[in-house]
Amino acid sequence: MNFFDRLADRIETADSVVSVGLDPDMDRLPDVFHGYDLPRFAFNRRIIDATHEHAAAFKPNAAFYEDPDGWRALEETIAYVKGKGVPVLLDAKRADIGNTTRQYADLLDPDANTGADAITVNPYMGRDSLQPFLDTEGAGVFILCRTSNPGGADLQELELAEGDLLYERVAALADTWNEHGNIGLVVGATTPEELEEVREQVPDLPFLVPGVGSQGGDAEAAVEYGLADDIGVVNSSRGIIFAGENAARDEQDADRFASAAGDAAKRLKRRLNQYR
Ligand SMILES: O=C(O)c1cc(=O)[nH]c(=O)n1[C@@H]1O[C@H](COP(=O)(O)O)[C@@H](O)[C@H]1O
Repeated sequence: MNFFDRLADRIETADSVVSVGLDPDMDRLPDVFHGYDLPRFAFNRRIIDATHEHAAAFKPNAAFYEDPDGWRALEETIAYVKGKGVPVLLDAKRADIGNTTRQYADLLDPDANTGADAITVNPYMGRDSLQPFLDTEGAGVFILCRTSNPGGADLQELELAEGDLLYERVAALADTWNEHGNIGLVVGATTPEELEEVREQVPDLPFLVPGVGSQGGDAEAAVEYGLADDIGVVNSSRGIIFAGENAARDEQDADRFASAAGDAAKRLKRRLNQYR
């Protein structure tokens, strides 16, 4: 089954377009988790248990796992999320020459431990650098288009000789590359005007919209423009998983931390659903 059909099913079942970002910064994990063999997995497991009923997807960002223990934690996390029947979107922002990307595409191999349902990729090296991902027909491929960070404009808003902006060209190309119907775009909620514009340009592509919560992005615009036929996800990472940090650090315990994350995911779900 196509990734976006699976995502649509999950959105309907959970009545949610929330993507819960699993970015388990070791410096911010409550002390109790540091006693485990795999602290990041122990933490994620509690967060997943507390939030999955409100999640359309989980999005682990590979940057938080790129060491030997981290990679094991990522594998365990992906397997655990899959066990809950929720799609996993691996935020890896990969792409390279074809021969190398073929290795990266193993991240989407359903038989591998890291077999994610979808991945984020960087279009900068062009179509062939993405082809192995795109050829994994059952997997979703979210192409960075207009990112949420302050420097997103440095390159993405450069005007091309033909008059369009670089991120607009990325959106147009992505639309033409979408032979298997498995492409989505990453467009941040921090630039709602660009979000609206990309939506007008490519009405049928689902978006992954990061930047609500900690980055202060526009939740209403994220839903209004991020979804194509009610398919797409709006991600919050720190705003959900570290919601329990408001308690004094020595008062933190795993239960309270997890339940604060569950409440934050539920609140975001309700808020986003107001605009669907
Ligand atoms: O590809 C992404 O998910 C992404 C793209 C983008 O433009 N901005 C962005 O914040 N992200 C990721 O989305 C997550 C946002 O985290 P929070 O700011 O904590 O909600 C991080 O994992 C970022 O790496």
